[in-house]
Amino acid sequence: MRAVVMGSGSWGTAVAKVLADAGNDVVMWARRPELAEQINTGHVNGDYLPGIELPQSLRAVSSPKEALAGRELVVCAVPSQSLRDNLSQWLDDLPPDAILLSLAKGVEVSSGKRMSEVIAEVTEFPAEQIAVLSGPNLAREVAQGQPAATVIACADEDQAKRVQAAFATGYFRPYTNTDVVGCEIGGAAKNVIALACGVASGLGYGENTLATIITRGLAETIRLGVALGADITTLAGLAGVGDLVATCSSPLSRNRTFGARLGEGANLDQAQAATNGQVAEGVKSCRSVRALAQTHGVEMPLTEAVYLLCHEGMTVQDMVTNLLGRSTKPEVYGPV
Ligand SMILES: NC(=O)C1=CN([C@@H]2O[C@H](COP(=O)(O)OP(=O)(O)OC[C@H]3O[C@@H](n4cnc5c(N)ncnc54)[C@H](O)[C@@H]3O)[C@@H](O)[C@H]2O)C=CC1
Ligand SMILES: O=C(CO)COP(=O)(O)O
Repeated sequence: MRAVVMGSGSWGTAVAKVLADAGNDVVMWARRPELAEQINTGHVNGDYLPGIELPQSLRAVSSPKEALAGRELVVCAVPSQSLRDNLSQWLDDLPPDAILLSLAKGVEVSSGKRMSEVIAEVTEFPAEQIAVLSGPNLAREVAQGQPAATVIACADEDQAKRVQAAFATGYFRPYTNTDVVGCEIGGAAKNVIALACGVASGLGYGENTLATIITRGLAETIRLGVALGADITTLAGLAGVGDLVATCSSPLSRNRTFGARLGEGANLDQAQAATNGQVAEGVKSCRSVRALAQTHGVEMPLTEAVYLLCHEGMTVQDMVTNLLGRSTKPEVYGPV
């Protein structure tokens, strides 16, 4: 396919490499001309993926109009809170028949909308032209060519298969799914849970604590997903359990790293600095995921705790005490 990756951060760059390795004609859009120049001449993105050699065929431009011209697949690789603004700026230049593929894992704070909903609202593209990619995909590992799998979700299965074919390489294995809601909720919620795992790790807690947070994090993610119409099997898959385990376990995760710094005693600004200017989506999405849960009457205690920690000044010690002090209950309750 003729593809463009709109955004040259760590995941956008890794995805552009996968698409180029898979034999597609790929161009990247970088906000800063000097980064586009570095990618074109040095075949490296030193700011986000230092030490990774990019394919010679991969070229970057800093004009959105030039980037989008004639592209069949438009990959949106910007943070979830800026996607609406970015899309508005690209709107006049989006090829009308293109598939728009979202990489962002978050829920918009201002509207409570998932990324596919934001794309539909801004572009007025039909559901069969809107897809999402989500799975256990730490950018650096994928860029190194380590084996990994992902999910391409689109309401139209044939369109999902087109995107799947474009992404399939010897090291990156895409699966299709028509459950867009499940994939998006899995991706957004796991960033919040990974932040909580980071806090536990920063406090010096071991594997029992982490396994408990991951498992109870999955339980609350399933409750929210099902309330929003997701298929529970999606959340048992790569975009649910898979991504949750990878992000909660890896020191490469920006969300986990952010939480770990808080657990070690850093304040919010110091924790932000530890992510090297890259986005830790859970910090903002804990607010919108919590709001979605409240709207749908879903209990999400870990998400609530992360929200209180990041936005209401709760201490990590009080966070732990409050979570463990909740009333006891059966393991399985609610709608599932
Ligand atoms: N890095 C990873 O391992 C993975 C990230 N993701 C998701 O992909 C999305 C993008 O993540 P990354 O590429 O890792 O982020 P990043 O922070 O590394 O890069 C973000 C990119 O968006 C660009 N951008 C354009 N407009 C922007 C604006 N108004 N504000 C901020 N940045 C703007 C930045 O210049 C930068 O190139 C996020 O939603 C993230 O959760 C998903 C899977 C893996
Ligand atoms: O989404 C990711 C892995 O699948 C990346 O997680 P972080 O944004 O926490 O680095």
